[in-house]
Amino acid sequence: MAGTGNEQARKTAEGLAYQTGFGNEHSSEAVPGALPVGRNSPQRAPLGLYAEQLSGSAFTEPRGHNLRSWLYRIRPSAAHPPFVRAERHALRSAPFTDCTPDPNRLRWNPLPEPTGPTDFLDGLWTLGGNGDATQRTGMAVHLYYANTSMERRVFGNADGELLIVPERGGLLLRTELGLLHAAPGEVALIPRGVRFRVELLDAASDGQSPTARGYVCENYGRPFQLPDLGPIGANGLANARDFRAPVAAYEDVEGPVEVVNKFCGHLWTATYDHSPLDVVAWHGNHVPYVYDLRRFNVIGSISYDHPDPSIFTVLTSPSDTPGLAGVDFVAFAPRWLVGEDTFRPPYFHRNVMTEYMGLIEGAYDAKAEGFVPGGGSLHNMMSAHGPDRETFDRASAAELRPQKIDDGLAFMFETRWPLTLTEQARDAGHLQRGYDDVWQGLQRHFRL
Ligand SMILES: O=C(O)Cc1cc(O)ccc1O
Ligand SMILES: [Fe+2]
Repeated sequence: MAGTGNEQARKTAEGLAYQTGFGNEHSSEAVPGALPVGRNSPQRAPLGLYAEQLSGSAFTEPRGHNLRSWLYRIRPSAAHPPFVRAERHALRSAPFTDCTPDPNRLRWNPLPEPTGPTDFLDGLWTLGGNGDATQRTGMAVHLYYANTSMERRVFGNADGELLIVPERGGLLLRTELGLLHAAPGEVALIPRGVRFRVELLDAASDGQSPTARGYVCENYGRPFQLPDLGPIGANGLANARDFRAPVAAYEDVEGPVEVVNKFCGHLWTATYDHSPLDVVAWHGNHVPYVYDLRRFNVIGSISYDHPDPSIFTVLTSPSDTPGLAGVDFVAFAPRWLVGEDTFRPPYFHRNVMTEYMGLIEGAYDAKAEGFVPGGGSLHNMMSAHGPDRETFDRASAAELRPQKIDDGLAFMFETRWPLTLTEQARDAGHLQRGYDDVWQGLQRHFRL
């Protein structure tokens, strides 16, 4: 294999080079002179490369939403044999029609460990979702549990972008546009159509067992963007400069490579005679990125009351209705609580939006127990939830000194449509029975 820096990248994933900024027009070349100057599609691209545009938006969308990258590659993507249908294991896509939408509060323990060798793609297990992949609306919640790297295998998703939230084990993402490293506490986004391979960092490099698990939000709708800040001002929440895009890195690999393509909910496979991760230079704004949630600038109440969790929005996929997201990605990062005469944990509520929550580490301030790292909870549209009994009793009596919440990292995929489960999620052995009980025994305190 020839290439640029890939062997070194394997050894020092944390030391990868990146370009910074959200939504930028980035450019990168792995070989000097590979990127054409002054035009996208010269009569002959430099170094005998093929020029190819990858569009993430319609050509005519407003400039502020227009997404595309120009790739300069050893072979054009068009040079491939036919795709044939492939086994999709536990991966499912919208529309989700197997189960009746369920108004009950539901909670799961972590996925069981895979029994045999399982890579990221085979380890994807769909919990449920909404919308329709063929209509480019809605989202799906997947979890993954992998114990091997993808070998001579590449994945691309035509159905939407993938927001990967590692909970255990670092991932090395080898994408068409270069390499990203995503560890627990960071999130990675693979844009629609961008091909990539997931490698697990070996035990020697991160000191843990070479397993990886976490969550994926598949967004069929408008690509994630940073939320507007309104009166917050020009800075805050996830700052654009903290997003990291890769630099060009290519594989010059001849020989069979399996390319798996998710298209309208099904997996299709073709065996290429070369690696499609052969982009030597690129420029554009349809790019993968990583973001470290610990960089999130948490804004909150410094007077009274618990603010709505929209204040914790990292990324939002807008709909056609202003302020109404197809899906928001929300992080509950370490922060101070100082509210006076305030019930400080999340309040009791019923929400028209649907909330899927996961836990990356530690604990979450609304749940004393049962909500564990790698697990998840679903509070569907209008279902009543909030602090469990233990949390309510404790927080109602707590002395209201300034308090640092720094013992956990939770997140939420919040979506405008109810979420319908897959059969495997409804029938899972790791679905907790009796989740409702956490709200049992909330005493009546009413007195005249
Ligand atoms: O249900 C949850 O724990 C998520 C949540 C957190 C919060 O601070 C306020 C409302 C809300 O839905
Ligand atoms: Fe909630």
